[in-house]
Amino acid sequence: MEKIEFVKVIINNKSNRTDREYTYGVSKSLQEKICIGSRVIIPFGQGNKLIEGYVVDQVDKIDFDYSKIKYVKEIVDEKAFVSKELIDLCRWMKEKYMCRFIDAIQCVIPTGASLRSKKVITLSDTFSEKELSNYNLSSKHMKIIKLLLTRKKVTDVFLKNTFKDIDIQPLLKSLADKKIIIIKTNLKGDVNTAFEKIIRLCNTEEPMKLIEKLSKNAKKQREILFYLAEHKEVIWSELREAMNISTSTINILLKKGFIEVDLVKKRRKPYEHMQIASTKPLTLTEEQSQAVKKIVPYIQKNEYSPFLIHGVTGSGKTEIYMQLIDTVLEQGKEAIVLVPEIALTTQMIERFKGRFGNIVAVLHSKLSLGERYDEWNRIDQGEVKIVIGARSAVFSPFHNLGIIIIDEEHEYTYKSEANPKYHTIDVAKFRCQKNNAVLILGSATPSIESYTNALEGEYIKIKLQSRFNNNPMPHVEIVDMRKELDKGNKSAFSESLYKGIMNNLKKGEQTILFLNRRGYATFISCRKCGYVVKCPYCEISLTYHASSNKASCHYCGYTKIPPNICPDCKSKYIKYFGVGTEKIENLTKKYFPKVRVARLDLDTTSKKGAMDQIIFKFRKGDIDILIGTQMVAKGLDFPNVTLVGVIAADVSLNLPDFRAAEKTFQLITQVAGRAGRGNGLGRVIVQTYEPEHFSITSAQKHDYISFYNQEIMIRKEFMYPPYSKLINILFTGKNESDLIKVANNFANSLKEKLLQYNIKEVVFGPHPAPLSKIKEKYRWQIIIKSKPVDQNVIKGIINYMRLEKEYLKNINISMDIDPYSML
Ligand SMILES: Nc1ncnc2c1ncn2[C@@H]1O[C@H](COP(=O)(O)OP(=O)(O)OP(=O)(O)O)[C@@H](O)[C@H]1O
Ligand SMILES: [Zn+2]
Ligand SMILES: [Zn+2]
Repeated sequence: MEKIEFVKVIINNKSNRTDREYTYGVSKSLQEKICIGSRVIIPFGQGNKLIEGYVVDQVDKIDFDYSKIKYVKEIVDEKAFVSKELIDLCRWMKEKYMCRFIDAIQCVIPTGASLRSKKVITLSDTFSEKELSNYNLSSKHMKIIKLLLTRKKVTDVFLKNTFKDIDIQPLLKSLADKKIIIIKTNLKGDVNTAFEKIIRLCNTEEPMKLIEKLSKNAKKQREILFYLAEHKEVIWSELREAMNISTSTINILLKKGFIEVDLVKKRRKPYEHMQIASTKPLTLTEEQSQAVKKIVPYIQKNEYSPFLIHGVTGSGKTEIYMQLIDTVLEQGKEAIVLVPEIALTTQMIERFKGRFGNIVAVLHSKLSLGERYDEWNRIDQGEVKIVIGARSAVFSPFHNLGIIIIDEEHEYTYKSEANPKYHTIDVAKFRCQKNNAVLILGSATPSIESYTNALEGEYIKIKLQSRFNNNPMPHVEIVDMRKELDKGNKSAFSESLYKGIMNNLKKGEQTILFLNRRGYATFISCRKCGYVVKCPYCEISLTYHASSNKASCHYCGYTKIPPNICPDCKSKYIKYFGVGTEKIENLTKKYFPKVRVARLDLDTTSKKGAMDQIIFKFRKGDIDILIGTQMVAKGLDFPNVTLVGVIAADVSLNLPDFRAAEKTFQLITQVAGRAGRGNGLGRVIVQTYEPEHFSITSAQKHDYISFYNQEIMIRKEFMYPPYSKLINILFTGKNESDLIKVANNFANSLKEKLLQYNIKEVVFGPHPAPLSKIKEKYRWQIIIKSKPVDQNVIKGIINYMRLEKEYLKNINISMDIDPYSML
């Protein structure tokens, strides 16, 4: 193997100024082992503080003085921590999304794996307790020493937490100066490999002979030996549980030399205890079979090929995915399957574990750090072949990727809202290209962009027009809520919906009620003077939650008890307006007493496992009516649901967003698609104040094409994506006048520079963002709306501008390339 003498390293540090590749030398002893993707410890800065870094490149020569070069101190892991493919991906993300290199690297490593420096403090060898009095120490010093005498080793973090109001740094320094303690800086991650104790009999003698040696009274010990003789090796915690024994009993056996204890690496496996029946591939319908036949040759050809499967709700896309993966596995390759919502992972995991068993791993943010770390390792080590997960699972560290499947590809959750603001489809495309893999985008309601790409030939389009059982699509009725008002019905339930639910209950069939707004009332205001209760930190009205009797901010979490009297005019006419899911739950219970009702939204699913429990009960038939936000709207497969009610279709229609119509069409079509999947016919009732809107009327007819044709004309007319490219530059800071100054300067010099390239009239703003203040920080934005061909030039200029000037501190500038939401 060639020897690597110099490497380029990205350091793990969140500053813009250190966002560059630093060159380090590699000493002889490390040259064989180091490679791109290695995690290293390096001395950095003037003090040569040791920090973590990632090798992103290797070089033969350096163009500066050899004597000035610093050397890599240590390689952290046995193998490369990140593959070269993923390092290349990070480099591409940095360019594409204008983020820091390290931000991209954080995406491809498991959360909590980054090493941070921690100080470990021990007593020095020369220190003797007897001489303590000679040192002339304060009582605070003594506290630390006493702690060290009992605990031997502590970290600075531990000390800080123990002595909350004492500044420990100077104390530690003086103790170290006096050579009483030793301070070592260690780099440590937040998660560690878990170990577990394994117990087995010593091999030396036959088990029965061992047992004979025990005295008659040692009943427990005898039982343990019998148990071990039978089970060979057992995990300590399981043994303890199975036999109800104490550590001391085990220790006695250890001392006698009858048993031995081993530490083995433990993998924390989420969903391990889920009971899943195993399944065989289903006989495909004609349409499904056509789809599989079309794609399989591309998997075998080993060539990047992207597909858009446009299949109506209930057409059986999942079965197609699974049969495609069969081929991928035959090729010795691996598969990533992405779902847009954690609520959907359980159903997907059930289906995939049922079919593929133990080779399925799971990655999403509701797992513990340790579970995620272990799943990541199982993927990296090739212990599994399939990953099911949310957005971030697109970064799964497979080494021989054969397919990435993005289910419900139109979902906004595939766009990251945190830095780097990547889109999962872009990342998946990049990885599939590099791996000669197949990319599958599946949806009943493809995004306008994806469908346009398919029409233009970038994706191969596959259509599924009927449900797997040839069930008709559900019948959709639109209810004009203005007419309900005329009739004198002020309730959130139209007459039609009320009767529909009644009828369904009588038949013993299930109902889903959908409203994309959680809470009880969406704003609280004074009827006399119009005062609205708002979050003091965000420019947003507070939502009332009846179960806790609190008004809360859905952006920063601030809560308070709502006022009885208007703080402005002192009137008593404080009223609650706007209906949320919690209110619908209350009303449902009121109108339909004794009916089993449950609610699925962020508020009812914050506890681990709560979501699965609700879904499980509903599937089992223990719930008659399920009320929920978009969590219930997509992908879930409940055969006994025959009625879906959309409480207010206008919620998404009225958003200040060019995608409002698209979102509305998707939501209605998707939630309607939950009805009539089993034997019964499905029925959908959509309540709205805008019954003529084309997003609602096309959803009524299940007519995607008609929706697409109308929407794409509007996009063209107003130059919105896919006819243009957008960049949203967001400025945030606590001082609004500084913020405006910086944003204005930025916009002006951007306009000026773009003129040199003859790019005009593409910079809009700065103006306050629709959410103009969050968590005490003001938000202003510049929107750049350009021809697609110009975007790279514009990005180049912005990048240059960012490096050229030191902008005011305390003002953060963040880039969103191809933003999904402009809020
Ligand atoms: N060939 C088949 N034979 C029998 N049952 C099938 C077949 N294909 C699919 N199904 C069943 O049809 C139901 C719906 O399938 P699936 O959930 O994959 O639909 P989908 O296309 O993903 O719909 P949506 O877009 O609404 O999520 C599932 O219960 C599945 O088991
Ligand atoms: Zn008032
Ligand atoms: Zn707030």
